Amino acid sequence: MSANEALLTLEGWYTYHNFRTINWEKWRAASEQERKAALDELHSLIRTWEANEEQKEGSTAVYSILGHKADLVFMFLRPTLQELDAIKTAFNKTRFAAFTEAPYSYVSVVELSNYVNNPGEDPKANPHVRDRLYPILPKWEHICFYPMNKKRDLQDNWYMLTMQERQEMMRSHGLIGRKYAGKVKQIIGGSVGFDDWEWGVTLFANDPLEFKHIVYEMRFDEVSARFGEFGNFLVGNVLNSESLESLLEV
Ligand code: VOV
Repeated sequence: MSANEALLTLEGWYTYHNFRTINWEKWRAASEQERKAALDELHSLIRTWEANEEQKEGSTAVYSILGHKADLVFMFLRPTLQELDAIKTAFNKTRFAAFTEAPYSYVSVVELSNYVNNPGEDPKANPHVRDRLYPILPKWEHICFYPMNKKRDLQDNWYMLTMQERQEMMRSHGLIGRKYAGKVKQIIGGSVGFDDWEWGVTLFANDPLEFKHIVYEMRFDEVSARFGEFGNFLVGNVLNSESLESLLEV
C-alpha cells in the first residue's frame, strides 16, 4: 500500500444549491398582476420538481436563508449535470428570477468515501448505499450548508497520510456522526473539480441547535480539528408552497 493511496469514492446524484436574494424594492414596485404572474410561474416550476421527486428521478428542497448572504436556497439533486443546467436555465427564464439575484451557488455530486466498506461487496447493490447516493432530501425544519476542504499544509497534509491513518480518523468521525442519527441528516457533496472547495456539506435537522452541537463536537475530533478548513455557513428554515407565498407577500 503506497503512503498516499488515493481513495475510491462512490458517486450518486449531482447536486446544485441555488442561493438567491430577493430584490424587495423591485418586488414591491411590481404590480399585483406582475407579482401574481411571477408566483404562478414559480409554483408551476415547483410542481415539476415535486413530480420529479415522486418519480424518484431526483430530489429538491426549498428553504429560506437567514442573515444577509441569501434569502432563499433551492437545492437540487439530479442524475446528470445536463438536468441541473436545464433547471438553472428554466429558473432564470421565469419572471420571478428577475426579482432575485444569485449571490452564491454550489455544484457537487453526492459522495460516499470508501473508508468504511464491506470488502468483496458491490456497494451499489446494497440498498442502504443506494439510499445514501440517491437520497430523497428530508423536508426537516432547518438546513445548514457550508463548503470545506481538508488541509494540504506541509505539516498537516491530509492527502499525504497513509490510508490507515485516514481510515482511523474517519472511523472516529463516523462514530461522532452516529450519535446524531435521527437528529441530523448529512448529504456530503464531493466537489473536487466542480466547485471552489473540496466538499459541500448539507445538514438537515428539526432542532437548529443540533447543527451547533454536531459541528462543535466535530471540531474537537482530529480530522476536523487538524485538517478541516471551512467556508461560509448558511442556515435556513424549510418552505412549502404556502410559507413561500406568505414570505413573498408585500
Ligand atoms: C450527521 C452525522 C454524520 C455521520 C454519521 C457521518 C459519517 C461519515 C462517514 C462514515 C464518512 C466516511 C464514509 C462516507 O460515508 O463517506 C463520512 C465522510 C465525510 N464526512 Fe461525515 N458524517 C456526519 C456529519 C458530517 C459533518 C457535520 C461534516 C462536516 C465536518 C465538520 O467538522 O464540520 C462531515 C464531513 C464529512 C466529509 C467531508 C466526508 C468525506 C471525507 C473524505 O475524506 O472522503 N460529516 N462521514
